[in-house]
Amino acid sequence: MSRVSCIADIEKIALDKLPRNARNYYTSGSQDMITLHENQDSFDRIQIRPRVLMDVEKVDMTVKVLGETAASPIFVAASALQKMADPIGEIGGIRGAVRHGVVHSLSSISTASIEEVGDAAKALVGTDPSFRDMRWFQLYIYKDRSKTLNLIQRATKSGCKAIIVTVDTPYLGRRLPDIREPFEMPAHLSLANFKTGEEKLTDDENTDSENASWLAKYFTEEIDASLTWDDVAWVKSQTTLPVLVKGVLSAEDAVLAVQNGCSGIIVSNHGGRQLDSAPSTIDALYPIAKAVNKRIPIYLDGGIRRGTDVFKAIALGADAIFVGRPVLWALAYDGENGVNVMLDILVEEFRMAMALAGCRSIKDINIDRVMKSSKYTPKL
Ligand SMILES: Cc1cc2nc3c(=O)[nH]c(=O)nc-3n(C[C@H](O)[C@H](O)[C@H](O)COP(=O)(O)O)c2cc1C
Ligand SMILES: CCCCC(=O)C(=O)O
Repeated sequence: MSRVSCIADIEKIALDKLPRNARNYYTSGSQDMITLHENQDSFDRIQIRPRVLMDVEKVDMTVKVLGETAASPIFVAASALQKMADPIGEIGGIRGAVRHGVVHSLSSISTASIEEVGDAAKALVGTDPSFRDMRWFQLYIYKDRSKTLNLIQRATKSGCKAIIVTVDTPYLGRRLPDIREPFEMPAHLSLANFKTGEEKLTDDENTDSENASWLAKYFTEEIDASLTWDDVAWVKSQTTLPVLVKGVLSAEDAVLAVQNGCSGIIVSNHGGRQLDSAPSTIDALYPIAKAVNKRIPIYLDGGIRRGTDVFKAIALGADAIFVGRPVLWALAYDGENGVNVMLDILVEEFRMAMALAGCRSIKDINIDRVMKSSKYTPKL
């Protein structure tokens, strides 16, 4: 095939290559996938208002993030079980992020361990002055707090710069492909952050009852559904690292995140995999940004597939964005090289969007640069 030109090209190749089991797990959203589709469709209903004659020969894409500088606002989201996409798994993602000087987040439920990902980053970071090791760790709070604490301590020890507490997953959303044909963890893979064997579940556990996917069962059995802001305070009390919450969709919760001392929020609906009919993240963003009023940084994920999407998110109040599935497609497309190609494309598209919209730096991208498309008809 000719060269890939956009994320959709990479996705198409990946979907053809991935085994059915992995494809179902990666692509699925919950229930009717209304939110999953809205995440992307909502971006199409926003237009960019360009300004001209702004001298855009040089465009500065750098952003400040928790006291450091990232080369662009295009970060790697935490997603589980990446070795199903390619044997390099999470190591491909961290190497791509280090090379691109951007934040990488690692899932609690990764197939390469915190330490392996840390070692990969440390081995690469000194080899070029533009490389950055900006690892954040995504924490699921387990019912067993000693297990949770172990993850926090290992992330801290290995040099992660922040802890992201995912707060939208008290239970795993109902993903219909996984109910119809329960997901099976390939036998050669394990949940690398846990060595007890208990997390290396086998196929037999898929078969015993309706809805018996091990993913959903794993969540119900292991992950604490009783969390409140007190548990976020507990995480904060156990680490000196900045703590962010991921999965905020309302201004009320965003203000609570500020009041509870969070160092940032990630506006996310978990890629449309949790509450179906939750708003798209780009629609949820602006009221949140107004309520937070720059007191803490706001990040966004969900449906970002093009540089213009990144631009729109920043215009509506995000400090930076994360991409989830594009990383998985990239790994399936061509492993570590795929991640580099994917990030190169997004960065170049974003640079082009900034230049053509007349923005020389990130601070030039503001609410005046976007408008609702005339095709937009609110559904309410
Ligand atoms: C296959 C898959 C696995 C995921 N695993 C996790 C996870 O372990 N922890 C988490 O906080 N979010 C997880 N997410 C959600 C992502 O962090 C992110 O919110 C979402 O993928 C962003 O949407 P996008 O895929 O449209 O970019 C996962 C998403 C996918 C698609
Ligand atoms: C048991 C793994 C769940 C990871 C997750 O967050 C997701 O699939 O969305």
